Amino acid sequence: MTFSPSADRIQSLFNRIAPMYDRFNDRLSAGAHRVWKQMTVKWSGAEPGDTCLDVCCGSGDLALRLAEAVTPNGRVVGVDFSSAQLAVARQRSGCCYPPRTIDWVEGDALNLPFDDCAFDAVTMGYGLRNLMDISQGLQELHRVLKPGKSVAILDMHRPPSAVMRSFQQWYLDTIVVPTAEEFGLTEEYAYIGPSLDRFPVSSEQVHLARVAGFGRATHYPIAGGMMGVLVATKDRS
Ligand SMILES: C/C(=C\Cc1cc(O)c2ccccc2c1O)CCC[C@H](C)CCC[C@H](C)CCCC(C)C
Ligand SMILES: C[S@@+](CC[C@H](N)C(=O)[O-])C[C@H]1O[C@@H](n2cnc3c(N)ncnc32)[C@H](O)[C@@H]1O
Repeated sequence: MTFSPSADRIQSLFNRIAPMYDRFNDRLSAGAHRVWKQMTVKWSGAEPGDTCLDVCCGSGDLALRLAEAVTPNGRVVGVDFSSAQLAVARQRSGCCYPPRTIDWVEGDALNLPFDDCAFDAVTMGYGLRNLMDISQGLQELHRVLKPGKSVAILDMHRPPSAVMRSFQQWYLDTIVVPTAEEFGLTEEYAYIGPSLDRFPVSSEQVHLARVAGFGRATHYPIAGGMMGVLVATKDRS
């Protein structure tokens, strides 16, 4: 059965997979997602003492890394519309030592509950592809950033190389979906392939970021182009 996305269906998909989400990411990426998230934090330009935002924070993996980068005296807010993912995030940050200052907020990436120019750096991990309106999402990221500051957006990407594209599709069909099937999550993980087909490629992402108002935007391919980080900077004036 084909999964036709709507905001409600995406929200319930991420609620359903919340208990397995972190274990699956570790297993299906052989731990590599941790390195990709660390690169995203670095490229966001977050520094000690900064006030930062992680949009579509899910179970909090990227927000926890961001919190490490702003220590000491920094502050991180994680926002997501899945209450089940946020419950995992709250539990994880409660167990952290030393403790991390993170506020977990239930909210919509397309209508962020924050003032204009509120954050020194913003990150997003595997969120943009799931938004119903990517341009609106980018405009919201631009709005909440302080002038001169950057957002770093990590997501999967269809590689330009035919060989890498075939490998990526083979991996999704042969490893990812059958693994999810064992846990009754076939439909949820089968959604990744079609969502990637619809997702703008690197040059289109850069164009959308410029149209959303960012003065500079670069897309950095990682994992042979199967992943990428879009780094976009808001002009100073
Ligand atoms: C952390 C990762 C993905 C998060 C993620 C994003 C989504 O949009 C989903 C949608 C629906 C269900 C789940 C997710 C979801 O977990 C990235 C790693 C996990 C991927 C499932 C694995 C993808 C692997 C690459 C195609 C190939 C990587 C090869 C590897 C280096 C061995
Ligand atoms: C693939 S998960 C990524 C979670 C986390 N950033 C990570 O890297 O592990 C995507 C997250 O985006 C959230 N999401 C999707 N659309 C959203 C929206 N419009 N507003 C807020 N959160 C959204 C989902 O609830 C989900 O937790």
